[in-house]
Amino acid sequence: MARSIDLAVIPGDGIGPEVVDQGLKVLTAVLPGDVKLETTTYDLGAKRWHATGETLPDAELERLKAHDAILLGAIGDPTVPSGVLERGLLLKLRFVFDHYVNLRPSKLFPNTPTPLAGRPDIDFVVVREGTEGLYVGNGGSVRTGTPAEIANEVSVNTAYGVERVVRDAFERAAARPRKKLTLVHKTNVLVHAGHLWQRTVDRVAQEYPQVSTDYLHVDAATIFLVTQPERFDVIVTDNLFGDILTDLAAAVTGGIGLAASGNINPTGAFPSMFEPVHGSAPDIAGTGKADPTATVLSVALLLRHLGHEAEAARVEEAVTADLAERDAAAPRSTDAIGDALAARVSG
Ligand SMILES: NC(=O)c1ccc[n+]([C@@H]2O[C@H](COP(=O)([O-])OP(=O)(O)OC[C@H]3O[C@@H](n4cnc5c(N)ncnc54)[C@H](O)[C@@H]3O)[C@@H](O)[C@H]2O)c1
Ligand SMILES: CC(C)[C@H](C(=O)O)[C@@H](O)C(=O)O
Ligand SMILES: [Mg+2]
Repeated sequence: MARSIDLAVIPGDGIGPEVVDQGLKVLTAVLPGDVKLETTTYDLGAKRWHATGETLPDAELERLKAHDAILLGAIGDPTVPSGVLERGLLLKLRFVFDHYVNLRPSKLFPNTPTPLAGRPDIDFVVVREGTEGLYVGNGGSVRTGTPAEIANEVSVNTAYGVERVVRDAFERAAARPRKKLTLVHKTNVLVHAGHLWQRTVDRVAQEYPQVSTDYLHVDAATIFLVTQPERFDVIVTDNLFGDILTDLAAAVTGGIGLAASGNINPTGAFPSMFEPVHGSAPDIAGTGKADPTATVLSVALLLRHLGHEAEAARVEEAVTADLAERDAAAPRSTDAIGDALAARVSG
């Protein structure tokens, strides 16, 4: 376990800086005195793009590489054309740092609101592939803007890329009490990519006899996430399906303000990056309404990734205790929630 943490911080846009402040507050409060935390803030996002036209210059990318980990708030702004920052900054980081495991846990904490009847026991993790699929930008448009336009967006699935994320998902399933892995895809239509995923799961499964496996088409998976979410333990899926499923998963487990994620490079070759699942929420930016809990739980994932298991658990316990006492009729500000969580982890 490292006695120092050299952390890059990208607050980003909208509510990003607001929630990152709270995440750092809790991180500072939970670390023992002999662990030195050093943070470097990177000014990247909409303001930077408006000022200089840059999204992620090479020099900054090089500097980012040297950190132990990255904490990111959110990227995206209505004044910037859609995709410029998402592709040029966020996805660039995930791709260049080879964050092939996009880890998104979903848990229904006690006392948190859910639209589901009967408060099912929800505790699963989505292992979303993070570097391939429809996200790679493999496409183009011809006759753009004319009635004859043809736009292609082609999904890339490599045997190498699918196998490494499937292996990671099996390892995670094997380490969990229920030891169950569900592949979610659309093999009945996407027969090329889907069959590669299914064959890979079937092959790797032979090395994990203790893990039970099943399969759901992504459309059916959305049904079961609402009607029977307790059936899930580890879900492994491609980049786009994982994006959509994890917003849905957040909605049934207390809302997007609670959903944490880690973009992991398991080899350690590049820094992993931790961020809430949500975006920059321009509709509530500056109002103090943003829930920083997703960022704080992402800090717990960061701590666990860096080997600070006891501190990660303390952060999660603080969140559990805080949620147990929340009163929907008396919402607190972003800052107040951050203060309360920081007080709990240091108390
Ligand atoms: N990782 C990221 O940086 C990331 C993730 C998703 C979306 N985005 C970007 O963010 C921008 C806005 O996207 P969007 O509106 O589709 O998604 P969003 O997640 O920003 O917002 C969706 C809804 O959830 C609410 N919400 C989000 N976070 C919340 C929080 N912490 N507490 C309370 N409510 C919260 C918002 O107010 C909004 O009503 C876009 O530019 C998008 O590309 C970035
Ligand atoms: C902003 C966007 C590129 C991103 C994604 O699609 O991965 C976001 O929705 C997320 O879930 O982190
Ligand atoms: Mg998303």
